[in-house]
Amino acid sequence: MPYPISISTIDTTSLTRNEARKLRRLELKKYQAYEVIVKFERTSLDQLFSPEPTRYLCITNLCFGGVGGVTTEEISKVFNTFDGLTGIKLTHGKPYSFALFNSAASASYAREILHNKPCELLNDSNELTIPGFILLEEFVPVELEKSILQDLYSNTAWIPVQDRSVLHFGYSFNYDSNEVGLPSRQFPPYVNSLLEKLKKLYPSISNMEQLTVQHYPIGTGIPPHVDSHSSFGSIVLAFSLESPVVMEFKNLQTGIVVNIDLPERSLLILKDEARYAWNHAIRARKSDLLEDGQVRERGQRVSLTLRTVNPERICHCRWPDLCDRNIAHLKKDS
Ligand SMILES: O=C(O)CCC(=O)C(=O)O
Ligand SMILES: [Fe+2]
Repeated sequence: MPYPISISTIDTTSLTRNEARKLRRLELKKYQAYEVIVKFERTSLDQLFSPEPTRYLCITNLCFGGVGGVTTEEISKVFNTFDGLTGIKLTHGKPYSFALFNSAASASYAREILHNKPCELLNDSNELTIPGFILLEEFVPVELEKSILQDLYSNTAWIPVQDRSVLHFGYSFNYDSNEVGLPSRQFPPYVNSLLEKLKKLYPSISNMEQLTVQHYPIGTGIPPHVDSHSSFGSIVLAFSLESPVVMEFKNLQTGIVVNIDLPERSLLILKDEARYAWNHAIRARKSDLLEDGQVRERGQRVSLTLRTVNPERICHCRWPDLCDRNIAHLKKDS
């Protein structure tokens, strides 16, 4: 497949090592973006891109809607600074978008300024962090993961919830009333050993009281929600097993969306703002778009979510405007 530039043929002799490294990285990203577009559109690059300037610019490597991706507002902020912009067209489920101009000349001007260069206005977006979000990778050893999955798959108490299945340990949970029930089955011993390992890293972490195990067949997810404030305590833990998945977080006050890849065998800790002021979701789809523009097929996934239970079923969080103690309908929906 002919690519406009071959990485190995770039002349870097007049550049410093750092400059050459940056240039090679840029070319690699461009190469990957071309590959992704060709894969999606199932035709060659010369069929896709006009050799003459047109009114349309294709925007790639922004990973819109993907991990580390930018938002519509951020794309608009960059292109609104150019005369002649008539719109931004986002594609659904494809890792590229388009900027539309009123003339080929204004599109060419924007291309000249932006093409092949890092964009100052977007630089921060990749470093966006969520206060209270902690991801511990490789937390569950490979062999332990295998035996946990074996144990869970042989359990006969799975119950269907929407298009996934769940198992409860410790306190039960009623999905209709969104309320915690009575203590039922004890935690499996491997969960206690994982929690002991966590306690060594975070000694102040409370003893978890409720465990929900969920099995997600390929293509399924969990709708956006905040784990019930009134029912559960200030820390939520989630282990990911068998497959990675991209989880979407949305700030309930600003609307900012951040996609984060949860690797297989990782432990996610949500506290403070990440726990209370952002919702989280796993979109029901068969693949995830990653930060490097690659599309990763999903596999079936098992998660273990652990929480403490609020003794008086009343939340005392620092987000009264977002809390179900003040907003009655959240009691049911969250
Ligand atoms: O599957 C996961 O990792 C998270 C599940 C979740 O958000 C929940 O049970 O509240
Ligand atoms: Fe949740």
